Amino acid sequence: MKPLRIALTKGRLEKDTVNLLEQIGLDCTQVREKGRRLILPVGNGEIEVVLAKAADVITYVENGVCDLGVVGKDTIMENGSHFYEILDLGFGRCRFALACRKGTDFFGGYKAKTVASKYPNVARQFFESRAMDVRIIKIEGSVELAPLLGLADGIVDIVETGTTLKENGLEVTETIAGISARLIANTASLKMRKQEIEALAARMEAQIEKNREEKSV
Ligand SMILES: Nc1ncnc2c1ncn2[C@@H]1O[C@H](COP(=O)(O)OP(=O)(O)OP(=O)(O)O)[C@@H](O)[C@H]1O
Ligand SMILES: O=P(O)(O)OC[C@H]1O[C@H](OP(=O)(O)OP(=O)(O)O)[C@H](O)[C@@H]1O
Repeated sequence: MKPLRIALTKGRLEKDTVNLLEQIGLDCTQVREKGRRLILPVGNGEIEVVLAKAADVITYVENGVCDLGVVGKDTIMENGSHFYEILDLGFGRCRFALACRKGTDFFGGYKAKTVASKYPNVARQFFESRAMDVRIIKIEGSVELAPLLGLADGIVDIVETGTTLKENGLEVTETIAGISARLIANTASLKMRKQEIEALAARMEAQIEKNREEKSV
């Protein structure tokens, strides 16, 4: 039987994902000692981990070269979803927010507004839901710069602790949506390998619940 292939988002979500896999009893030694390798066996070789950039996790799962993926809800909201979202993993918690320079009134006045974001689709949908005609400019990172440099009236970005906003004289105007890491599945894999996938997801879900209970004690 081919191993079940899971694409993991490299970077911020990586550590919590590997911890969860280990907690459910899968040996992740090779992932921990990966060096520059990108495809690694976990457990007894029944699962294969693929390390990828967030948006690419979705591409690999949608195209069926990976059966499962671990990716932030932010990436799902920005890139659409031709796959099943099967579990909220509970880590990687942050939120999408509209933020502006401290003391400014984004919704006031009649002048058309400009917003910068690394997530233009999320930003567009937010303003469409408000029936507001807002110009969106795509920025690749450190989006907080855009209002400081006078390029935009506000930003739509991820806020976790709020430190980046605070240290740059910005503040949250409105929270748009909560974000956490999700387990996603390719639609065909979920039919063909239903038992394996559901068994793995159930083990993860039980562990997440256990972790939550231990945290609240
Ligand atoms: N403070 C945060 N900033 C950004 N993402 C966060 C934060 N906290 C949790 N996350 C989650 O972690 C995921 C991965 O973020 P990470 O910064 O590692 O990759 P990225 O957004 O692709 O950035 P880069 O292009 O710098 O690699 C995000 O998609 C999001 O779901
Ligand atoms: O609320 P905080 O805890 O300060 O975290 C939020 C910051 O972290 C992310 O940036 P990241 O470090 O991923 O860099 P980037 O801006 O280049 O994407 C995000 O885009 C914010 O800038």
